[in-house]
Amino acid sequence: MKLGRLNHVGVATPSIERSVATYRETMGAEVVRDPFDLPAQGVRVCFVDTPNSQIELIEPLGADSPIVKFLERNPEGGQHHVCFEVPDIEAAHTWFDGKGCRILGPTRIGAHGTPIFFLHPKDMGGVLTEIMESPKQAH
Ligand SMILES: CC[C@H](C(=O)O)C(=O)SCCNC(=O)CCNC(=O)[C@H](O)C(C)(C)COP(=O)(O)OP(=O)(O)OC[C@H]1O[C@@H](n2cnc3c(N)ncnc32)[C@H](O)[C@@H]1OP(=O)(O)O
Ligand SMILES: [Co+2]
Repeated sequence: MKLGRLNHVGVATPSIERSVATYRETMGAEVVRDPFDLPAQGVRVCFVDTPNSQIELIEPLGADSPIVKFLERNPEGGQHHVCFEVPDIEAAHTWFDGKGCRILGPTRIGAHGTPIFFLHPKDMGGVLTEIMESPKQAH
């Protein structure tokens, strides 16, 4: 399995609007894309571009959002997960399964429109880890 680039760092926030203001005013982020809802994943998402990766701001969408408990523990929000790209999500799934890592839920389409899955933080040194298939290169 070939580990690819760090695609994004997921940051949970109680307010995407407030976090965007911080990235604009304190961090000097120029291009902050419009937020969008991912109902199937229970989050509202806003990407902040950096030169070599992204910050993925995520806000709970619905009472059963997977980040509700995280925000109960961290009311101001905080670093939630990291996401690495792989060339082939199925091969990666087989790889991590073979390594005995707990894979959380089914492989599904993530915020970049490609298949993703999550690895349990307890199997990843305390870091919730998202594995994402790299977007296909436009020809
Ligand atoms: C997919 C769209 C988008 C994208 O990029 O495409 C996203 O990234 S959306 C991101 C939101 N979705 C998810 O996070 C889905 C996967 N997450 C889960 O299934 C849960 O959040 C889970 C299982 C990681 C945690 O569940 P819960 O919040 O209910 O907490 P638990 O009490 O079950 O936690 C067990 C144990 O893990 C520790 N924990 C929880 N969250 C994290 C975290 N983000 N980072 C590190 N550790 C975490 C928690 O403290 C518990 O540890 P313990 O020592 O037992 O207290
Ligand atoms: Co993510």
